[in-house]
Amino acid sequence: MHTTEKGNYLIEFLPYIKEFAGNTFVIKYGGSAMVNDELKMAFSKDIALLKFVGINPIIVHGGGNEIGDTLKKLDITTKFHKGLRITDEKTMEVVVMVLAGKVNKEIVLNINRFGGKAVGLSGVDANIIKAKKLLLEDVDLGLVGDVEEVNPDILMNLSKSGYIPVVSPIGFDDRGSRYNINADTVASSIAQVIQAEKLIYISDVDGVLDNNGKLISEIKIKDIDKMIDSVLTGGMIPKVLSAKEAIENGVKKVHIINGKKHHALLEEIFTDAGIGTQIVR
Ligand SMILES: NC(=[NH2+])NCCC[C@H](N)C(=O)O
Repeated sequence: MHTTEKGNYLIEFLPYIKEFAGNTFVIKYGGSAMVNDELKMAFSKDIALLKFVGINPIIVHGGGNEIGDTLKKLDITTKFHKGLRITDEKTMEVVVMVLAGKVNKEIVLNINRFGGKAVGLSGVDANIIKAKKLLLEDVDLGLVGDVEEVNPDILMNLSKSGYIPVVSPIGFDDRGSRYNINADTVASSIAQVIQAEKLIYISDVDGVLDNNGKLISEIKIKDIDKMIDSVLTGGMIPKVLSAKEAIENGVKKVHIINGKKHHALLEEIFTDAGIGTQIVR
């Protein structure tokens, strides 16, 4: 008997399904992976598939350009400091509306169209993300926060019961303030607290690229410090540093993949070579 080409390809999935069934993957979804309907559908199908093969995805999403677009429509002008939006009370209201309302519900709806049972939550729900104000020396960013404590109970309960939690990166504090938090940071914090098998960043680039623009398929955390400023630049530095922190704190592997490529998530997870960069101990 001869194996068909497709059969040959599909059977490569088997060891990974076996290895990962029952594991939790925290997936940061945002940016370019959200720019058009086709990409949104591809992502939603991938997530539904993961759940059907026994993997428990927990999604943390960003806002894409939606927050900026809505602020513009409402004629609210905001200032930026090093890429971070200075967020007053009025701006924060819009952030909550857009993230926990529009963006979150759309992701949930899309996943459910393909047979998933996604449930949308913000970090305020069931006290998932206790936050503190992000303090910078030179500027007051207002309601921009950092994670203080993660309470993953509801996420674990939902996952166990067959649901797919979709979390907006909004935190709360004891004084009743809400904070806008970087979605990469929230994903990493959740992954650490639940000791996730994988933390997956869906980004705008193929992964970590070397100085010739070639993809680096694997990075060991001991090599990261010497790569900073030589190989790693710009927005990749905080991503890779948070990957390192996650692994030092018990997450097994971190992956950075390109959200613009349809089904990159499946290729990374279920093939030997993957398609992005994996960061390992
Ligand atoms: N970028 C890479 N080298 N990826 C390899 C992925 C291997 C395997 N599919 C995993 O998820 O663990």
